[in-house]
Amino acid sequence: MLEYAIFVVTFVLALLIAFIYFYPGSIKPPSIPGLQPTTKKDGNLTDISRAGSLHEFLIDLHKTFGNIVSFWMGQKFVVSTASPELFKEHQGVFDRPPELFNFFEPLDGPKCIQYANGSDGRNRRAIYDKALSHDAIRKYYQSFQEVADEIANKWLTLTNEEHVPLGMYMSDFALKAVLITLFGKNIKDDKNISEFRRKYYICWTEMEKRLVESPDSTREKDFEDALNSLKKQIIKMMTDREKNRPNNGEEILIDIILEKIEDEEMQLSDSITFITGGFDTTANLLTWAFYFLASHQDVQQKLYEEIQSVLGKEDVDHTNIGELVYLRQVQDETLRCAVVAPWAARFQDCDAQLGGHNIPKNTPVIHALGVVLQDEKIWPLPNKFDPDRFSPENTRKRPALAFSPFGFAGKRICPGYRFSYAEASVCMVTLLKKFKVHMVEGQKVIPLYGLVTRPADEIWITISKR
Ligand code: HEM
Repeated sequence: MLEYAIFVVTFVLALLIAFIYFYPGSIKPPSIPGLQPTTKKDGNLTDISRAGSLHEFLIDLHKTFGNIVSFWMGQKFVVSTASPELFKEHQGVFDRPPELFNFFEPLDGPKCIQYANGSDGRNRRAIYDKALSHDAIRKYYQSFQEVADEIANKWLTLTNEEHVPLGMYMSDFALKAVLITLFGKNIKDDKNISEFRRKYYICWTEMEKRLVESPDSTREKDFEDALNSLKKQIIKMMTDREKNRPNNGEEILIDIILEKIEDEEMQLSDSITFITGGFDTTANLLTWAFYFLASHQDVQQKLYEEIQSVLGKEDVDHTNIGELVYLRQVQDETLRCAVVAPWAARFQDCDAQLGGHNIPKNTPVIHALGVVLQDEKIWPLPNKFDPDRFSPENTRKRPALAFSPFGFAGKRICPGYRFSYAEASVCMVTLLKKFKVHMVEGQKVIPLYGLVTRPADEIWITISKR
């Protein structure tokens, strides 16, 4: 009888140990509501893939389980937060969890600023932030204007009926703007710009796909070829700048990278990050902004009237941008409604508390920025494009962190946010002064939510001269 009892106890214990081993969900901190892993290897990756994207998965998860939820990315237990109050509790956290971003490592390399934590990350941010400070941005307006004028001149040659590929124009604008102002490279040849953009998209879409599935050999090869070609172009840009740096005291981002960072691999990685992080985000902000303006003629007209009354024939620059209040409302509502960058993340190397729950050390905590931007309790009818949500009066009624499209935590919010507003303002003002934009009828515009949100297909507009 005793042997039988020992056998039963041992058997039950063995079962328990096997269960704990094979199902990491069973050892998760019990107090955080959320999903058990569907499989041991992939956790909830299949659920994420089924939802379409991490952002859409998080929308459903938070709707079901509340503002703080948990799930499994592969074998990693992950927490996600989605309220201004929870964001506030995490406002001081700097370090970014490598697990959630290292699928991008083949693109920007393991030494890039995105994965730099602790004092290394803080020091590099302090160095680079100088190139994107309030003062630094002032000197970029002239270059933004030149690139925006190039588009305006091209649009002047088009007829009213011609279909214009909006995303392509906005990507070319944003890529040229970053290369000229931060890398001192004025690429006049549009073929080179299109080629750079094409290679970049091969790399980027491959990286986003790898979040949920491994590549086959053809995809692997296409990615490697595109990446090598991109790297070659960027290295050439860096060596050209090193050899031909103007001796007028001008110091732009690339000069700072070359001067202050000794490790060549790190120089390349950070250059890739600033180019890719800098152009695709603003390109999509602009694409979505013109899309909303083309499909809301009343908003476009109101914005045009503001531009006329504030600027008349003047260009926008650092002295008058603050007066274009409605322009900023349109940009902010675009960032909110299109959810241009849906999420950020942090982790702590010690046990911590969040929303009254224990968060074990090294647990990645997602900041579900996009879920909050579409929370109907904060933004009634969240899918409606309505720039008046950002009137000073309405803004005062909301908690500050309800609108955090550039992140909010640990003095590590997007370093390019001022750059982006300035660049987008110059482009929008220049084109809207000269043209009305209209949608080509019959398009179904579907957002693809990756690390950046883009339209699934090109958006086609027509333009008419004012
Ligand atoms: C619409 C425009 C943009 C949006 C919505 C956006 C959004 C973001 C977000 C959400 C983050 C993560 C912040 C966090 O972890 O808390 C980020 C990081 C970053 N962004 Fe942006 N961004 C934009 C434009 C730019 C531009 C124009 C640049 C460069 C010129 C840039 C460079 C970067 C870099 C380098 C990082 C990583 C910084 C670090 O690791 O410390 N971004 N951005």
